[in-house]
Amino acid sequence: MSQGEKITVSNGVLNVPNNPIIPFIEGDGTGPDIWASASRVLDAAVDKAYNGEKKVVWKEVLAGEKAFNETGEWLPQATLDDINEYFIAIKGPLTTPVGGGIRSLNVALRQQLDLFTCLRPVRYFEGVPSPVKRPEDTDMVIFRENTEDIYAGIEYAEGTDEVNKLIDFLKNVMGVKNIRFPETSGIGIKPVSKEGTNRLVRSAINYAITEGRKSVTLVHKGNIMKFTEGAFKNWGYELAEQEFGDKVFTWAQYDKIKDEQGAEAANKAQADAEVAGKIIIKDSIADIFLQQILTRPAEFDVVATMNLNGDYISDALAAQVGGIGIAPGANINYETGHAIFEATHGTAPKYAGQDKVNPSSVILSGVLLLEHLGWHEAAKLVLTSMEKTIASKVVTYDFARLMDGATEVKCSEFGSALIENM
Ligand SMILES: NC(=O)C1=CN([C@@H]2O[C@H](COP(=O)(O)OP(=O)(O)OC[C@H]3O[C@@H](n4cnc5c(N)ncnc54)[C@H](OP(=O)(O)O)[C@@H]3O)[C@@H](O)[C@H]2O)C=CC1
Ligand SMILES: O=C(O)CCC(=O)C(=O)O
Ligand SMILES: [Mg+2]
Repeated sequence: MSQGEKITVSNGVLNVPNNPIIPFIEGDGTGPDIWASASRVLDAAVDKAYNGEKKVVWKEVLAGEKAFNETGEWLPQATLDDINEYFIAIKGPLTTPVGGGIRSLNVALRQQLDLFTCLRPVRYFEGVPSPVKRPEDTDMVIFRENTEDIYAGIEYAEGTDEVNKLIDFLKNVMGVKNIRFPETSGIGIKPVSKEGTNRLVRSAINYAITEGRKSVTLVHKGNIMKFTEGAFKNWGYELAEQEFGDKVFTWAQYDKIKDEQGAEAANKAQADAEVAGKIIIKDSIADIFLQQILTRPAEFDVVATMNLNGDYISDALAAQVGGIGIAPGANINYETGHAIFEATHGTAPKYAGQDKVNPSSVILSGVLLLEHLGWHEAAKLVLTSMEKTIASKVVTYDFARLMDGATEVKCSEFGSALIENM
């Protein structure tokens, strides 16, 4: 048992042994505290759910500061090879310096393993303190494109030969006239492709159908960035209609009916589609979207968007249901079966080594992992215990500071409370 066996994939389906080897990256900053607490909780849930018949065999792989200190490399090839080989991994947060230094290892992992979806479900747990009046109305699942966009890291620093060449090309070959202050500009490039959009939107619609969701909203700033974000919207609608046919009803179809037959006919077509259980594919421009998820969250369900928008939207939505301490996620390639589960938050460096922060985001990322393995009984045990523990007001500092009568516990103690309440 302690040796473990490999997860395999055949015809896109995971074959999970009772003792799967799953690589983990501990993470920087608060990562070690969180992982220690989270792994204990996940192990206890699996043990209890299956009476010891199933067990995850965790295999540490290195990335970030620990990797650099031990190997001289920030992201060793062996780590990528292991995750490739074992298919499923989980990680703590990794530090990325601002304005210089190494590029994001988190982004590198997503790009190098081609984990094209960043899946971030956002739901409310009863009793969690929230800044909004009806936090239970927020129940969305973000599908964030994970490999493209301005986030891909193609950018050139002010004053370098590269940026000078690029500015010269833009001005003198492409006829660009509107670079203000060209001598002192840094330049970033924003690639958004049809293939990248299609595989992300396809995954989002498949998810909506499988999970019985009502709508998929394509979020973009396509009025301003027409050929990247605007194209994302157009490709998304095209794919929905071409690949999903009568399982969906799109706002592009609504507009066509409206133009040809008037608004009443278009409204009726959408209402009929809703009654028939079709997934409504709609879109929203990113700025108004950020207002409406706060004022009318119940109108949104699955959200498909590009990399940077998805990053901002994830943290904004997390705030509505209690903050970044309870915001799980997964980076998934739905075609190859590879996935790395990780929290939405970062390393929270000011709390490093204090055994203080909320481990719930990584624990709930672990719940997503258990569900992904098909180990639903263990996943349910963790969820039920978390609901019970929060309802009893035993919480970490982030919730305690916003709750009356809470018992503030450490990161490790919260893990112990979850295990006791299973
Ligand atoms: N996927 C990844 O690995 C990610 C890595 N990062 C990296 O992390 C580093 C720090 O980023 P930063 O922007 O400060 O964002 P962080 O998410 O690390 O922290 C910001 C604040 O969020 C709160 N917070 C974060 N995690 C928790 C938790 N587990 N429990 C409770 N509260 C929490 C704390 O708020 P408060 O101060 O109010 O208590 C904290 O000060 C950067 O290098 C960044 O690049 C960032 C995001 C994702
Ligand atoms: O890679 C990083 O350091 C930040 C990434 C991030 O904020 C995210 O993916 O949500
Ligand atoms: Mg982020």
